[in-house]
Order: sequence, then structure tokens, then C-alpha cells
Amino acid sequence: MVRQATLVIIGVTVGVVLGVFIAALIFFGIRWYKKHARLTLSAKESSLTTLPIRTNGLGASTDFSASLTSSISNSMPENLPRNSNFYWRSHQNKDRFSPTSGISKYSYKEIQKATQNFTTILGQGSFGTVYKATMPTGEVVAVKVLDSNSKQGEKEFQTEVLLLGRLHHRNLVNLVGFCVDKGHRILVYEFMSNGSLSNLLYGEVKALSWNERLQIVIDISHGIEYLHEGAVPPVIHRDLKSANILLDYSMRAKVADFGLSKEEVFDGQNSGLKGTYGYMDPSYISTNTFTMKSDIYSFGIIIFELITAIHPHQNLMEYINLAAMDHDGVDEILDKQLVGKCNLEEVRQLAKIAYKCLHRSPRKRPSIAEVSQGILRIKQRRLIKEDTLPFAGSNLSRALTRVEDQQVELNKLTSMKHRETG
Ligand SMILES: Nc1ncnc2c1ncn2[C@@H]1O[C@H](COP(=O)(O)OP(=O)(O)OP(=O)(O)O)[C@@H](O)[C@H]1O
Repeated sequence: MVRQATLVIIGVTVGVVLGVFIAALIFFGIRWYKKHARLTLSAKESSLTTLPIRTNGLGASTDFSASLTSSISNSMPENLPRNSNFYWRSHQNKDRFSPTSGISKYSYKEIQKATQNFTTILGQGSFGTVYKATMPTGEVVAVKVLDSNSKQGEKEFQTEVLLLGRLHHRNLVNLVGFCVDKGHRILVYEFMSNGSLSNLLYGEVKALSWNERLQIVIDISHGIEYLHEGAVPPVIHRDLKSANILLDYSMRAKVADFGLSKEEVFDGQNSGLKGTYGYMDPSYISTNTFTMKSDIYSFGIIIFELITAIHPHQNLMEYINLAAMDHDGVDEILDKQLVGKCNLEEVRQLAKIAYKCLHRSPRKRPSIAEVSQGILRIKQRRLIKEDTLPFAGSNLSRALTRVEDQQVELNKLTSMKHRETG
């Protein structure tokens, strides 16, 4: 009897202990699950508020991205939402940018060595001097050393590194690294061995062929298309001009300087307008509102530069307006280097697109996707024509194209060599 009672007590005790144990397990299990669910949710939320600049994000124009686009224009990172990862990271340690997209951080010493103590000057811009540098890996790059007294440059430096280190496209001059070291601010870009489009058009280098110019226009349009319609949130360049179009060893064009649009003195006074005189959308000047269509306007000017080799500071707009009065008016302002060496019908078609880009009303200007399609159609029409030529004629035309292509390749090699030794 006593044994039975003891067994019952033991059984009840074990049952209670087991019950408590199971209840505790359930309790902690539920707590863990809730906590885990909360963490996953907050991770999802924070990834939404992190700048999601990436490729192929078409149509992602949310309120957030729109407000962020305006913060990009108004300089980063102060205008970022406080709960964004960027805000947190950049305020956690102001001197240590997080390499958010795998871009490298260099020390001043490394840059000093790579530029042979800053002796390899490539050019001078309004933000500082640009040097050619060879990194320890053998990679050749261009480094832009920001003037230390430039306050504007400091802000835009942050924009460039935090925001644009995440933009990668074959028609953008990619930022590959940066240096923040003892007050020095340096940006490291991929090296563009054929320099700027403005140097090629107005310098003493060889003339650009019509095919090269058409390809350059196509490349630029793809670069802008990525900024306007591929990047999330969209990016407005604000300073498109031939000096900001750089060419690589194979003469492929890339858009540069998308974080460094500068404040220009306009009408002799500092108006607060950003951009470069001659490329600036007139409606931006009158309304102070910059939109993607203002970039389209600047692109229209660049297209006319390619057709005419006339710089916007040399009354290009007057020539364009004169040419607009006649159907074939553009023939009269064609770069003399192209006379007799290009298909005039293609020139007129391209000019027609450029005129649309310069429409006085921004709303009536085409989107960059429409511009790209229009330009590609010019090339396609040519290919179709070549294919429908009589057999012999087609062969002849292909042979001529091949000779022309070989000539282009030879010129590229010569100019590469020239730049590399120079
Ligand atoms: N990635 C690069 N590769 C090769 N050369 C470059 C590169 N970036 C700039 N350069 C050279 O350095 C020069 C100065 O460039 P930078 O971008 O500083 O000024 P800019 O665009 O000419 O003028 P601004 O600063 O007034 O807009 C360019 O004209 C070009 O020749």
C-alpha cells in the first residue's frame, strides 16, 4: 500500500515536472518565434529603406525613391530618412564610409605611390586634379583628388561614394574606390584611355568618324537610360556635357561625374543653379525645377555637338535654330570633317531626335527610352538597307564597312599608344 502511494507520488511529481518542462519549452518556443519573426520583419523593412540602387529596377518610382531622388539633388546624407542604414552608418563613424558595393578603400600612401607622388596628371576639373594611377594589382585607374578647400566638393564627395558606388553599368564611368585619409578626399575611377568627348571633338586629336559618333550617341543614351529608368531610385545627372562623356580604349562612351554637378556662376551672379552654361535647360533656369527632361535637353545639345563639332559656348544654339528653318538645314552645319564621309539621311534623322530633346516644353521632350529607340532605329535601318542591296553591292558595302572598321581600330590603337606614352 505504502509502495503504491510512493509510486503514485513519484508518478505525479514526474508528470508535473514534465508538464512544467513542456510548458516552459512551449513558452520559450513561442517567445523565440515571435522575436525571430520581429527580426525578419525589421530586416525586411530596413532593406526597404536602404538605398536600393541596382540594375533592372524598372518602374520602381515609389514615394520613397522620389523623395530620395530629391535628397540626392539636395546633397547627401543629411536628408536621408533616419531609419535608413545609410543614415545610421554614416553617422556612426563619420570618417569611415562603409564600402557598400564592394568598392575599395585606399590609404593616402597607396594613392601617392600609385600616382608616382602625384606626377601623372591627366587633367584638371573644377573639383580638383585627375591623375593616372597604377594600383599594386596592376590595374590602371584615374584618381580625382578633391581640392581640400572645396566645401561643395566635400558634400558631393559623400554623394559620389555613398550613392554612386552602387551604380554599375557599362556606359557609366564606374567608381572603383575611394580614399578618406587625414583630410584627403580622393575618388578612384576606371581609366578611360581615350579621354573626354570634348577633347576628341575640339582638341587636336584625329577626327571622329560618323560611325563612331553614332555609336557614342547610342552609348550615352544607354548610360542615361540606366540612370533614369534602371537605377532605383532614379538618378538625374544634372551636368551632362561633352566634357563629362569619357571614352575607353575601344572608343566606347561612358557617362561620368554623376555626383559632382557643380554650382555655376550664371549671368555673372551665383544663382544657385547647378549645371553648365550652354547645356542648361532654359525651363530649369526660369522655374528652378530640374527634372529628367532637363537631362534630355543637355543630351540634345551633346548630339548637336557630335553632328556639328561646334561647342555650346560658340553659339551652337544659334546655328541649331537657323538649321531648323529648313528641312535639310542640318546639312549646312555639319562638321566639315564629316562632309562627304557620312550618310546625310542618318544625320538628318539623328538631328530630328535632337530637336525633340530641345523642345521648349519639357513635357514634350521624349523620354530617354524613346530617344534610345529612335537612335537604334537609325542603325537598324542601315543594316536592313545593307541586307536588301543587290548581292554584289551588299558585298561591296560590307567590304567598305570592314575597311572602315579596320581604320577605326588602327586609329584607336594609335591614340591609345599616344595617350599611354603621353
Ligand atoms: N576616368 C578617367 N579616365 C581618364 N581620364 C579622366 C578620367 N576622369 C577624368 N579624366 C580626365 O581629367 C579631366 C578632368 O576631369 P574632371 O571630371 O575633373 O573635370 P571636367 O569634367 O573636365 O570639368 P568639370 O569638373 O568642370 O565638370 C578630363 O577632361 C579628362 O581628360
